[in-house]
Amino acid sequence: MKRQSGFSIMKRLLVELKPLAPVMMITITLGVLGFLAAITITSFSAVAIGTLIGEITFISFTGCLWVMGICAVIRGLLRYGEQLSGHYIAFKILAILRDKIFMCLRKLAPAKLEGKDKGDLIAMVTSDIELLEVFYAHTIAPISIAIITNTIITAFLYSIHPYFGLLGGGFFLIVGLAIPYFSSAFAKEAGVTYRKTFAVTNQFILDSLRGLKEILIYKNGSSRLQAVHDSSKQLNKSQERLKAHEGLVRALADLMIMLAVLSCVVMGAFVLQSDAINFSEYLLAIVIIASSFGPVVALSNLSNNLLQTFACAERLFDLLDEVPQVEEVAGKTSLTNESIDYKEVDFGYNNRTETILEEASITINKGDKLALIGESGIGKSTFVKLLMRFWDVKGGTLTIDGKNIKEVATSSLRDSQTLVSQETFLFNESILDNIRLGNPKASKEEVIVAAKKASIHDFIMSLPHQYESRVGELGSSVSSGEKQRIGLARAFLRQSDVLILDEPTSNLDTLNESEILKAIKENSKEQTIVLISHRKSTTAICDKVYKLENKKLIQTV
Ligand SMILES: Nc1ncnc2c1ncn2[C@@H]1O[C@H](COP(=O)(O)OP(=O)(O)OP(=O)(O)O)[C@@H](O)[C@H]1O
Repeated sequence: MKRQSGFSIMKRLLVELKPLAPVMMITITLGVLGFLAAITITSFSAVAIGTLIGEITFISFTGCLWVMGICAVIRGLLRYGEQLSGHYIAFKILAILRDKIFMCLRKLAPAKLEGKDKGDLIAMVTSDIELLEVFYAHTIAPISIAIITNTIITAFLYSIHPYFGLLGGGFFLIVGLAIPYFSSAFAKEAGVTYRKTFAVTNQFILDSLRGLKEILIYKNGSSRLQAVHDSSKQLNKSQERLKAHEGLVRALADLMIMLAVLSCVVMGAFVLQSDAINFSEYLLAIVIIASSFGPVVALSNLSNNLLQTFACAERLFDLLDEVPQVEEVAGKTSLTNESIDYKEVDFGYNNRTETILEEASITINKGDKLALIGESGIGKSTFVKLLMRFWDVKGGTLTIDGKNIKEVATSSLRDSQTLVSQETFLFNESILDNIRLGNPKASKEEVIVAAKKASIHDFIMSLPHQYESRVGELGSSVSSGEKQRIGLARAFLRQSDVLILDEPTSNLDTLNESEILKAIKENSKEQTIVLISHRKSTTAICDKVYKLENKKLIQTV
């Protein structure tokens, strides 16, 4: 994927900020006033000395103490207000972005998500988004605050003597602009590498946890552990580069501040000797220079975090820019599923040269019970993925009730189909909610009827909390057969026109299989069934059997 420039990433991040611009203005105003209050405190210590030596008369020594005290209280309040509004903006935007990412994942699913690392996606929706907080709470406001505050201070120094203004302005630019600019160009790659390594490590650990059983059985533990060590080492290495860079930036910024103060002392001494300023003004200029780097130091410190933030934002924007494999069709289409027609359909996956279907035709009428058999990997699941429009046909047409599937509203298509696959996924929620996934509006009574039809009611009643038992509490104690029956109860609850069964009993023994097939046969009399299976025993509930061979569908029964 084409790399986005730092500028275009920043521009897109700023666009997200638009709805919260007024709150941002408040944050910046509070920040500027807060820094000015802080600088006023130290400056008035110089003014106080000026009053003692008689050079300053517009205020008394006690007056100076009052000003300093009041500014100290105001500074605290302003800082609190700035942090509060800054973080309000940041977390509000993170919520908006999270929403966008989930919407995007929903659009990309399932075709575009098939090839993506799940660990990478988890890293994106959790830590990557979280890091954007750095940009919204600790970048935009500090940049604006530094520009405004340090311009005011430069102007004030200039009013004491132009040399102080030039000196202050020059060093502010070095610390706030030159150091972050050159250092970020230097370490940009390190930020991107760190985020990528972080995602890879995440994926690897997730994979290792998922495959724990296989690792143990095949005695793969020590080599896997070594691989985890290597992966963590890699991560540490890329973090070390970032930290080394951070240390260098801090050291450089500190060095520049010290040089600025030293230069002010030396240059000021010459100006003082020329009688262009008095001692109090000399002292005031030194105190102001020494105490006014706060806003610009914040800028040089953020360059490091910002690198990671931009790397995360780039990954997120890449995902948001991804075009779904199939465009969703909005609105509603009335479907009765009287007939489903594959007419000379061609299909192959984009990343494969081999095609799966070539001029394949078949008509499925309402109420048909159709079985699809064929060798493993021949394309049976692909055939039903086209019917569910996870992918679009490449040639020929696929129509439902005479309407091209590409023009059928996606939500109407989903409403009219139900899928029970090889392995039912159970969410870590109650059994009741897991079945209710088939029809979120169903009452508990309806769920129970569906569970009885799927012969899983008695099992559920034997659980400690019956329908309220959480899947997590049951651990791995739910067998494959029980899971499949819960999946079937979901499907019965849905009562859609078309029931797609992709090897629903392939993981089960013959007893479990016959029970499930019996339940399907008895409860799907009106429905169209498309059943994929390897086993002859499974296809027995169907009245038509098609074989997928040579990229075409051939009727065998
Ligand atoms: N998203 C994808 N991208 C690229 N190739 C894919 C994708 N999904 C499946 N394939 C490939 O397409 C071919 C057909 O796969 P499919 O799952 O449809 O076969 P199948 O007949 O259902 O297999 P099985 O009986 O083993 O489940 C296989 O070679 C598979 O590797």
